[in-house]
Amino acid sequence: METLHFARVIPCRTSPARSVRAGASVSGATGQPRFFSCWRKSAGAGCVVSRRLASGERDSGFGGSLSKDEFAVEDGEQKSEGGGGGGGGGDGGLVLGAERDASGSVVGFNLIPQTRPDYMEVATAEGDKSTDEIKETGETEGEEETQTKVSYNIVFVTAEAAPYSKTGGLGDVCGSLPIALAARGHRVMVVSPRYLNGTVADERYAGALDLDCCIKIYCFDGVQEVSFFHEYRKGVDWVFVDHPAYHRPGNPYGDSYGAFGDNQFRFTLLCHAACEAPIVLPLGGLTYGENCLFLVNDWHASLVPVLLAAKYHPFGVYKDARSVLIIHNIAHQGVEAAVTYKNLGLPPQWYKALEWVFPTWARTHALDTGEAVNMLKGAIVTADRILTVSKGYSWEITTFEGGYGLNELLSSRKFVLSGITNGIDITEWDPSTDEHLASHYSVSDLSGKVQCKIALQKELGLPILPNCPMIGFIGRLDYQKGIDLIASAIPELMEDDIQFVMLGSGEPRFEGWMRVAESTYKEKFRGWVGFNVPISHKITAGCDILLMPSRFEPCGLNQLYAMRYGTVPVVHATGGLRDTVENFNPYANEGSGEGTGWTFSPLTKESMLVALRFAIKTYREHKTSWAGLMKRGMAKDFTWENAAMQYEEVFKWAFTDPPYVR
Ligand SMILES: Nc1ncnc2c1ncn2[C@@H]1O[C@H](COP(=O)(O)OP(=O)(O)O[C@H]2O[C@H](CO)[C@@H](O)[C@H](O)[C@H]2O)[C@@H](O)[C@H]1O
Repeated sequence: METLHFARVIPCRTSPARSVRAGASVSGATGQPRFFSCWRKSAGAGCVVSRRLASGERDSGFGGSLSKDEFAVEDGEQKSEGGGGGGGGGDGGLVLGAERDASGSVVGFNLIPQTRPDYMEVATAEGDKSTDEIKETGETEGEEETQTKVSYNIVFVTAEAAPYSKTGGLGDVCGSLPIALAARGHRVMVVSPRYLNGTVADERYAGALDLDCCIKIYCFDGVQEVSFFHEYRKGVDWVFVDHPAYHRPGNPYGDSYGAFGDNQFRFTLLCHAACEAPIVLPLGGLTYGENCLFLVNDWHASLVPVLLAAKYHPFGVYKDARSVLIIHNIAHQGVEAAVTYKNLGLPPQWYKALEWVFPTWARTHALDTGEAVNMLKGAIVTADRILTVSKGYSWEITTFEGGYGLNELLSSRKFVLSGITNGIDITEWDPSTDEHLASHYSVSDLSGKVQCKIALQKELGLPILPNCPMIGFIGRLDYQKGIDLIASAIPELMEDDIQFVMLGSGEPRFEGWMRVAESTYKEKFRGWVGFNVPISHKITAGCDILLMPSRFEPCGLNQLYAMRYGTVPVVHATGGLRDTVENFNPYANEGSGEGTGWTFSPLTKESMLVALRFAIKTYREHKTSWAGLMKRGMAKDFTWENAAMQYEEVFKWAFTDPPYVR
């Protein structure tokens, strides 16, 4: 039978009542089914593609290719059925699709010939299935061989995605991994908030156009309207959820007064909107459909798998979707008072999924019952698979010390728990082309590195000493990063002829300490308080040693950047740091040495100082060994492509198993 690929729903009405989405949702307060809708903010020019459902049949959505006479196209008052001009069908037919501008962003919807933009050919070849099987032919010694590559419709949900928003490593990962997956033939959408803080940073969203599609979200005892902006860049659909709660001074999570008090509200909105996006947004003329794969990052996105199970599955929607929780940092779990559960837009009977009771010792007063809701826990008990950003960390979070209270729950799901080490963006972080550097260098010609050091010393007002060992630190000033350990070691370190440079922002007590240390050790110490990407590149290139005494580190990116820049890492042997930094052994390989840095343990000032002194001594006295350390680090393959291939394995497992929550 002739089949037709079509956008699942393209609602373009001013009135939500005219929208025809087949999926139903549930009002948080009442538990009553409610049909969600997406409507254009401006009236007119509306057209709706709807599929006629046989009674009792559920809409299979974009995930399947449907017979042409299973749906109708409405255009204004006119309605034409089947394969004619409206429905398209067969080669050269018409489908309802998006009109795009030069950047690939959607600017309107039109009936278009049944051909698609180039960028969609791979992802939707061989049928509009979320898990498309693309037949690739190749020849091996004269024989034709057919390989099958599976591609997925992937929806990242994240609080940060660089370059649009970034406060740390989460932004880096969600800015790069989607591009790597898209390059491997998957259709990839990233859903994150459209943060506007009234500064020049707002320009980062300049390329994202309003999709003119609003949805209503029922939560927090009211109805919230959110809309979507979209930019198609580097093969990825970047979708930004817009709501006044994302428009305020500060960073994505807080301002100088601390974390925003309504973060639970802000990220609840994100999760609801992200669940709607694959079925209401006709990106490139085609929705992602129901059979997609949600990659939910950290607690901010953790409501997504719970919503799929509690709000959508009961109405037959997203039955064949899968979700993978990616834990970048288990210390942040999105815990709020139990009474806030009713605000989340979930049916009351799902409370247990998020229920969290603090142990007696962690309660604040005698009447505190310790009852709370925990967003991350919700995802751990509902996601199909769980990933962390290194293998070491995936084990650590199942231990009492590393699990932050979730270790037993995670252990109970250890068969679906795995770790994949993050990659890095090797185009942004490349010492041979980096636009922020005074001089360029590479593994075959290291001479430019010392020029970067001199330039950094000049910029920071330090004495120009090309041979002086220079140690750097970059990162959030947080308990996790072991800043207190650095602070306790600085007086002893400053007795040596070294220079120490720190860049970071975060806890005011550490920011204050950095300022004091700078005025105490004027000739040797610089502490740059703030978030500054160009300076982070200059420190990574200009320093000889990068120090990372993290208490725990799920993966860590700075040690990867450092190795690529020939800067030798000295790290606490934990999580991803232990997985990625190989301890230096000068005697291995018949004296030519092995290893890319130093890993120390236990996490004490003494063992950190021992490792640092070894590094400083090697830098000063064993130039050949030092060059070997630099070159081995620079030669490491930390590309995202490598990581993306491992992610594909996990996707395959997720779809091989039945859905965890049916
Ligand atoms: N003041 C500043 N100015 C400029 N740039 C700054 C900066 N402070 C930090 N950065 C940048 O932010 C990123 C930090 O990444 P990390 O992976 O080291 O830490 P983070 O703890 O945020 O991420 C969490 O998620 C990531 C991603 O999975 C894990 O690698 C990590 O272990 C986990 O804690 C780096 O790109 C770094 O250069």
